[in-house]
Amino acid sequence: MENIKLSIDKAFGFVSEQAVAGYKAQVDDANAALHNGTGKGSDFLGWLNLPSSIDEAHLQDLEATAKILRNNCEVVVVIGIGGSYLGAKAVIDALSNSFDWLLTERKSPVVVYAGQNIGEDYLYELQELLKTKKFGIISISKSGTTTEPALAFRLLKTQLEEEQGKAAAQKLIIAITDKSRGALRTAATQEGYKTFVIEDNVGGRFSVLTPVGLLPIAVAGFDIRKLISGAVTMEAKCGLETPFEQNPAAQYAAVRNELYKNGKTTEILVNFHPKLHYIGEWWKQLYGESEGKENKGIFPAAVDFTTDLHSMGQWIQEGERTIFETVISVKESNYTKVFPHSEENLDGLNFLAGKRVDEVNKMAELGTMIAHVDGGVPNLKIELPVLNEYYLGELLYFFEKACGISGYILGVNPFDQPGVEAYKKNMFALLEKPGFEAETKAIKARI
Ligand SMILES: O=P(O)(O)OC[C@H]1O[C@](O)(CO)[C@@H](O)[C@@H]1O
Repeated sequence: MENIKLSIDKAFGFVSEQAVAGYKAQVDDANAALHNGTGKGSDFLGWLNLPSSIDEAHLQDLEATAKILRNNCEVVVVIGIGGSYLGAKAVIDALSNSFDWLLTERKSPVVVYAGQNIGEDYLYELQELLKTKKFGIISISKSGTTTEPALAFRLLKTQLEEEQGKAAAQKLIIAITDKSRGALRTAATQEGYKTFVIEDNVGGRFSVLTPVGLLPIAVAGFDIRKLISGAVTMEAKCGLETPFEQNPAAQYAAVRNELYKNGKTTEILVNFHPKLHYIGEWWKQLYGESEGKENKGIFPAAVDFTTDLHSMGQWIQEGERTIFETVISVKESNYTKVFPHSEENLDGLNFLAGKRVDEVNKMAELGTMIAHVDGGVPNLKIELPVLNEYYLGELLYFFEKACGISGYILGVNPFDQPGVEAYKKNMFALLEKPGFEAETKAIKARI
């Protein structure tokens, strides 16, 4: 069976193969530190052997819970922010019909999201829409105290209870949170919601293969067993037993650190498949929160090609030469669409007649890679044989493992995110949250 494949040869005009190979000892140490729990943040390594440790009872519980929501809801609102929604959205978007919400003959509820912003219009419009739908809620927050999802949950819980009555609403709300701490846990215990636990040792951005990602993905009708099976394969392929040269996570971590050392301070994750947009968003959080600290770290950006070649393409081709690209390429489309011949040939496109649309896309991909490398942008490539649950599982785990190794090579703790607190403190001070009196006074004096 094929696996996802990493190619790094198009970086070698910019950094030497020898220099990348020179990371072997460092990478092996980093990988060993992860597996032995001897590195920074070692109390957050629950994701490391997670795929292979998921048991049948847990899967059945997830599937049975998903079935209840699938049978009773037209819409399921996933409430969460950052790692508490991005993984689910990334996988669901990657696997769904591009026009999912317009499909009339539905087998699965429409999954929508809330708590990932504080948009008043967004929440108003969502609640108006939900007045006409049978809906359920999956409320996800590891801390159980994050403002954005807590705010959305209060609004939607109230709406569901008012529309359905408290007893019916209780059966349509699932909480995924800490086993004992936080306001969401308190509410779940008090109201009697079905809950799933996010273990202490799994950080939000590494939680896609916990119920945080798995339950919404199962609700959307996708096969979480195949997703996990792909992740299990990658867990083995990126494990300690695989030598540096054959370990894709080790190779990716090494080459991106060497590029960074040589002034490539921004990595752009590129896709040529519109369904992968949110894989880019998930990846940005994974690498941004893990590596961006102590005044260092590659800045993670993402683009959708060919769309963004007509907006960001100019900058990438000729702007500051501090970037490199990592292209996610999908080898085989799931469907076939052949470009037709036209007698009039008014658009001059008969040279494409008989070709598949994907062939045009692949030539755009190849042409872009050559142009960008010529323009001074190193290119890495990750190829998925096809877009399905299994290869997405491989991809997610590959990125997680590489992130842990890469963060250790950089010398940071890849598993904390102290910098995220600064805005929260100011927001609470400005909103005059009880307990923030001194901060309120101080910040008000500055504005
Ligand atoms: O699941 P929680 O605790 O609501 O946190 C959501 C997100 O917020 C952060 O803690 C940052 O504020 C992320 O690390 C996390 O994914």
